[in-house]
Amino acid sequence: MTAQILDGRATAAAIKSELATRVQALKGRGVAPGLGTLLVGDDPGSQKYVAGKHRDCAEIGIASLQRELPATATQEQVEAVVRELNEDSACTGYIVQLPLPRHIDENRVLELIDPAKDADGLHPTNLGRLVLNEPAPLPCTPNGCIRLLRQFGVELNGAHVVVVGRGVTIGRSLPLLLTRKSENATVTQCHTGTRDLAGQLRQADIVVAAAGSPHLIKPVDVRPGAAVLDVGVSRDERGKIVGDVHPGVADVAGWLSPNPGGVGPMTRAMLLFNVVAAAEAAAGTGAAASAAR
Ligand SMILES: Nc1nc2c(c(=O)[nH]1)N[C@@H](CN(C=O)c1ccc(C(=O)N[C@@H](CCC(=O)O)C(=O)O)cc1)CN2
Repeated sequence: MTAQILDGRATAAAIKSELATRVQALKGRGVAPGLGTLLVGDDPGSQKYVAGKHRDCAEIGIASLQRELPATATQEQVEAVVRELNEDSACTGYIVQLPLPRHIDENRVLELIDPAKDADGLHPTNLGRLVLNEPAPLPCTPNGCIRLLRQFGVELNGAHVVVVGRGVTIGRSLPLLLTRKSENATVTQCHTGTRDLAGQLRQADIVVAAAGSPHLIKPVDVRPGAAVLDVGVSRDERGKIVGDVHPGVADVAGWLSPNPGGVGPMTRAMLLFNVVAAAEAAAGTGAAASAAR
């Protein structure tokens, strides 16, 4: 069997084209959406992701505000930029690129973001709204995973999804999205404390690998015909991406997201989606709030 490729680049391009139309409509009403980013430090991966986010904005007509601080920045300096973005009316939504340097208290920074400008859906208020089934911006990578599966007709209703990983940007919130009535999946969350990971994986209709552990998921772990999303990113000595999924899984799985080219571009598209939806909601376009769910 050769898995069908879940093409995140093509899917993201279609979403961006639809968002470009919505941005033009907003501008016609005098509303100019603007995405802010705060990057602390010089991690090459993070630099690349942030640059990609600004390229996307330019492509669909969203203004960009780029803020950068050195890796030696203090907690106070980081918080000062967050407060500045909260106040800046040209910035309608923003993100703090993660991870932050180890000496920075990441949670304190996330909690300082104005929930109305939280383009990542990672502020505790917005994560709480997600738990309560209230409208909220959805975390970008989990939402991107679901949009990608839906685009290729992978059935979520009643599916058993095994999520590997418990990080803040994916693992912790993806089960919340998957178990909503609209998705209706059953989720098992695995992590480094899971006793029999292979046994869990073999039960899955859908595997989401977000552990950041190179080639953790082997062909023998995957039930033939299952869908596999490779979300984890590690880098080899030359800086090339190595995913969580062994290449041999393509011969067993029914669907497979490539890495790069799968969930990464979807993460960026979902960020743009959140920025446009927030601008629409602020402009009083009711459809945006429900579309964000
Ligand atoms: N504040 C946030 N920080 C981080 C998030 C997040 O959602 N919010 N997620 C990840 C990184 N990330 C987004 O910021 C991200 C990851 C990957 C891509 C992407 O387009 N990847 C390309 C490959 C790019 C390359 O060659 O390196 C792909 O997969 O094709 C975009 C964004 C952690 N931090």
